[in-house]
Amino acid sequence: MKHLAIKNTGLSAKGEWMQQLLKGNGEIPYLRSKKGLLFSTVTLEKIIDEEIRHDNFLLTKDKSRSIRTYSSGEQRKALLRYQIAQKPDFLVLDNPFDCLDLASVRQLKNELSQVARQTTIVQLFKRQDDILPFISHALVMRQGGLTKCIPLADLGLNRSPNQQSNLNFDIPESIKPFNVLPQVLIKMNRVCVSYDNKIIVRDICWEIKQGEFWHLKGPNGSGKTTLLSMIYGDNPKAYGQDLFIFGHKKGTGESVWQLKEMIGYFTPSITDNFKGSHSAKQMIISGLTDSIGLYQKPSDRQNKLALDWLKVLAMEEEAHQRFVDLSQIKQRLVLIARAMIKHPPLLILDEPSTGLDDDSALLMVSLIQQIAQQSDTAILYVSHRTEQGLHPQYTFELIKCEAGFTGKVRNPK
Ligand SMILES: Nc1ncnc2c1ncn2[C@@H]1O[C@H](COP(=O)(O)OP(=O)(O)OP(=O)(O)O)[C@@H](O)[C@H]1O
Repeated sequence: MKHLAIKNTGLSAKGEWMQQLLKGNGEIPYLRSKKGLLFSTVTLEKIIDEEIRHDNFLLTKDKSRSIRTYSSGEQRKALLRYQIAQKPDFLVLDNPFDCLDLASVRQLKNELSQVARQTTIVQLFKRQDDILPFISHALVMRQGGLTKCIPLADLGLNRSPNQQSNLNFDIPESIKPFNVLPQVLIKMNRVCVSYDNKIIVRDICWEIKQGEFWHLKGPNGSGKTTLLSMIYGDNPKAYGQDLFIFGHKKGTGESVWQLKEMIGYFTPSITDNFKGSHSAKQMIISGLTDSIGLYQKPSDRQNKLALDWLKVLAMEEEAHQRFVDLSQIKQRLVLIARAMIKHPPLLILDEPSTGLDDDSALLMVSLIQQIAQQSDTAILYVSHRTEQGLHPQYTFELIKCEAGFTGKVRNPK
């Protein structure tokens, strides 16, 4: 059986090419008249929508709990198990390892090796390391959607990604510095969270000080998003705990919105919130007002600041291009610049490199490293992947304990 890889440089999971392939009318000759299933975020979103609209719980055994309350890794594992049980003729996997912890990636690779004995696998990949070991051939997309099938070895992989990033300028200073803040920005003391009497995290003791660069990691479902939502969001579980944000006990003093003004935040899914016709430059300026777009004429100073950021991103020429028309990596760089333009005391980057290819991830890593080196902003970076070239000072790792997960501070190697 021939299993295929396709380097995914913009092939839309919702697009016509994919829809025809799944129906058995596609361009791959031996998959014609066969029925396929697509494992992707798009499918997950459809299933979640179906659950909301029709109470149809496809992925969860327990009807009292929505798939929406599962962690992102748990959702993806549930979807794959469900699809494998359908026994499709072929399975298209769109970046299957995004959001999965390392142990789950290993386990999934083993499971997929078993599945591949009876089912053809078509893997859309962005990262070379993700290619499944049993994949023998690659499909090369040509203009007009025509495809050519070649042995994987001829795809020109194993070339290390472009080591040279073209970020050559220092990041600009902020216009207006923040008021004096305590040295310890975030303080958690024996923080515990449970849902339905099930302990998720316990005895979390953690301090993030000004200017520090942290990597938060832990297996799927270990509570990373939960901890972030206690800092940045309005998770009611945060109240009444020994949790201080910028010197205030959470739930007293500053409102969630006031706190958000002091925190820069980026996660890839927020890109979908920005659908207007704003330019790249306007998007960056909107970080000064925390608005989704820009609704007031910017001052000369604000314009200059945004242009300086675009220079850092090597995107001066795209200043007036519509944000929505930019490439995926350029949209992400712009949104990180937008989150950073005020030099907030804390910048949260939640799985920022999900779905990027190797070269794009390297570019993003260069920007994050530059922010870490050239600003006093503390960075909280959450990811399962260890990115080449990224050097957080500390790691806060969630590890399994007898009930739930607890945290351990690990200093760099
Ligand atoms: N509202 C809820 N009700 C019940 N359980 C919940 C709820 N919200 C989260 N959980 C559970 O809490 C645990 C921690 O979830 P969280 O999203 O914080 O994990 P995570 O470390 O971010 O995972 P991932 O790496 O997969 O994104 C998971 O087991 C999740 O299923």
